Amino acid sequence: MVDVYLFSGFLGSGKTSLLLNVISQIKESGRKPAVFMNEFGSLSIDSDAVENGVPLKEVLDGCICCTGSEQTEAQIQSLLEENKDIDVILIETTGAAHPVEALDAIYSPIFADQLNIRGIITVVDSKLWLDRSRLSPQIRALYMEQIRHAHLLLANKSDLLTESEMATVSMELANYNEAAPVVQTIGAKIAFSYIEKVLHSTKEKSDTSIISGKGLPLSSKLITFTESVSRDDFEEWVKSLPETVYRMKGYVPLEGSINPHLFQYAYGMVSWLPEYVKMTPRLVIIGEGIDSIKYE
Ligand SMILES: Nc1nc2c(ncn2[C@@H]2O[C@H](COP(=O)(O)OP(=O)(O)OP(=O)(O)O)[C@@H](O)[C@H]2O)c(=O)[nH]1
Repeated sequence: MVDVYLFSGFLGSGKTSLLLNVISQIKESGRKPAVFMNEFGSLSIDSDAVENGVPLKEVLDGCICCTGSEQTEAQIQSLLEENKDIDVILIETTGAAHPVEALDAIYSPIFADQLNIRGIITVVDSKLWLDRSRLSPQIRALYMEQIRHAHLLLANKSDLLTESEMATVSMELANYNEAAPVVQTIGAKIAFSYIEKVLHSTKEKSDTSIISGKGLPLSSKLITFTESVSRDDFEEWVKSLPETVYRMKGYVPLEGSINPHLFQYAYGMVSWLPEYVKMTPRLVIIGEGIDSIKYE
């Protein structure tokens, strides 16, 4: 299994700095990192910053959350195929990505056996946190969502604030996202071994859950089907799920069909598509507090 870390955070918060620091630490430990990044616009600037020899895939013209998961799936698939020896994938999301949508793009049932998604590290511009009331409501909502869904928070740019301001930032962040440890950083410098240790608890505990949801803001759950299901029963079950289920996708074996259908669910909307290939019948669910969900 390849470990996957997602770097989230607002535009200019320090994600690229974190990426570069972490790449060199992973290499020093004798492992091979690969990078998956995206940018708004069709010119990639940050990718130039990644050293030669580190496999890199990019999604241009949009972000991994909105270019459609097919493109992302294809990119990750080729990254894995072309680089059989990679140990860790680091994903830098665009500063404008919502963390649920960014996670969604990599939680494909296709990779359920290959990728071990360790969690989201959000880099916070500490000065911007204090000034957040100046952001427009939509932008502020996104900034706050990136913080709320993190498994680890870096209170970055601590050099720009006084000690007492930093103490306020750390305390407020810890109150806002009680599950994530908060680390004050300059230049997003942090030991990768610490990240590994903190996100260790998000590692799968059983073969049915990719991230264990216990005490964590966002989690995922993998459901495997052993027999065909009736479409009506399945849709009834979908309706019965809690509101904290944000996203589902996978291949559902329907009674009377040869191949499992591609099933998608987002924000209350359901879609079905027939598949011409026999995909493994399983479903990925992303949400909060979803650990006990079963299909029955
Ligand atoms: N003063 C200060 N500047 C920082 C710190 N960390 C990063 N920066 C600067 O902030 C700017 C943005 O840093 P990046 O690492 O590129 O941030 P990013 O989140 O990748 O930015 P985007 O790709 O635009 O979303 C750069 O000019 C960095 O040098 C810090 O701790 N203190």
